[in-house]
Amino acid sequence: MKRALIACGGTGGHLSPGIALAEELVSRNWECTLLISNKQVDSRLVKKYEQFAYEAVDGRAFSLRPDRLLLFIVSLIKGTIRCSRMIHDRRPDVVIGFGGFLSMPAMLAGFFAGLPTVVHEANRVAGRVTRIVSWFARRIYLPKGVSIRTKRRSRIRYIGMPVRNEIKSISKSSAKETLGLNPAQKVLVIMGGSQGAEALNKWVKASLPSLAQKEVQVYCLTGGSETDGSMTFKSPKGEEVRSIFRRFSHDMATVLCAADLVVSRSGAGSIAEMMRCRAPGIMIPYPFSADDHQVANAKNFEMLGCGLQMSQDYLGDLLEEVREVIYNEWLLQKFRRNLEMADRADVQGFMAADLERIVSDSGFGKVRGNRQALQS
Ligand SMILES: CC(=O)N[C@H]1[C@@H](OP(=O)(O)OP(=O)(O)OC[C@H]2O[C@@H](n3ccc(=O)[nH]c3=O)[C@H](O)[C@@H]2O)O[C@H](CO)[C@@H](O)[C@@H]1O
Repeated sequence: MKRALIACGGTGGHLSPGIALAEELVSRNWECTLLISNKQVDSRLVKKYEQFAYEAVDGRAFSLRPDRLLLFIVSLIKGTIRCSRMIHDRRPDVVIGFGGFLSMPAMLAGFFAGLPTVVHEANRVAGRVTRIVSWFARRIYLPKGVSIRTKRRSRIRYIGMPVRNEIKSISKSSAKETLGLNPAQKVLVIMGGSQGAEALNKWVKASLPSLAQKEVQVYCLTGGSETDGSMTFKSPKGEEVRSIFRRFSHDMATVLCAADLVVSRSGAGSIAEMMRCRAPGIMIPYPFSADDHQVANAKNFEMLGCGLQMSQDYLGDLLEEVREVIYNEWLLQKFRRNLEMADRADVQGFMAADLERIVSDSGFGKVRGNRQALQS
């Protein structure tokens, strides 16, 4: 039996593809340990996936502020020591990093132990971890069209984002009913990635009466610690129009399939799942994402014809945009067709087959293998 250590915690955008890959590897008789953080977002998401082994590690994001840089270095050293012990105890055949602050110590520990290490980049701009570990990683998975400065181009494979098995397209009307919404009315889903988006939550709360006027129901994933709740408005025709607020959903397929339109942050995980569920969207990039990667993600989504993008600076125009798009059946149909074409099926199947090859190729002597990999 082969074993994998998958470093994927810190945000839903890293954890979800890690879970998707673990699902595939386990179906191929691998044993997987997922390295996660102690953050609430990780514990929420893994609740449903008790079949995997988890190890929680503390970590800190990189920062150039001297006090934070020092804390980062200390936590990197501690994390690498912890991961080295884990590797000694669990004896994985490969270490996989999905970016974020937990990948670095795991990949370093894997490298020092002479194991093959691979890194997956989800975003349209390669993150810091991907750029750094690319000098020793045996494989670098990048989205098509994304480049990285490395002399070892032969190690790059262009693939999309692994999506969890449970994220599947289901009928819109039954999805609406499951959420407690009226299947005869439009549904606007608002979400801000795994931790919510305050700006989008505020926008939708202020827009509820205007949306209800047009008989648009709202399902908002608020993230954070707000309480769940719902509200009912009356439309000019006297119809009841519901708005539901939830902190977190454990059934994203139903939420996305119920949506006639989504207003969302442009995290790579949300985008991949919207493609899988054929949910068109207006993407509002998080304005402070590293290297503006959410802007690049949103631009690509729009370029593929899957929806639109809008800067958070123009939230004042969003209501008008939503009202126009959500009743434009021709446009929505076009978006849905493009979402279907953009959906990269079975990314985890490709990755798992590639990992099996990497592991069997490196079986001749792990430390020697890493030395050769560095020299090539
Ligand atoms: C603020 C920030 O920098 N966010 C980054 C983070 O995404 P972040 O975690 O914010 O968001 P993503 O959109 O990538 O993924 C969200 C994931 O959480 C799940 N989910 C979300 C809400 C919910 O109620 N239930 C639930 O299960 C979704 O199904 C999805 O799998 O990592 C992504 C992948 O590197 C990046 O593209 C994002 O830019």
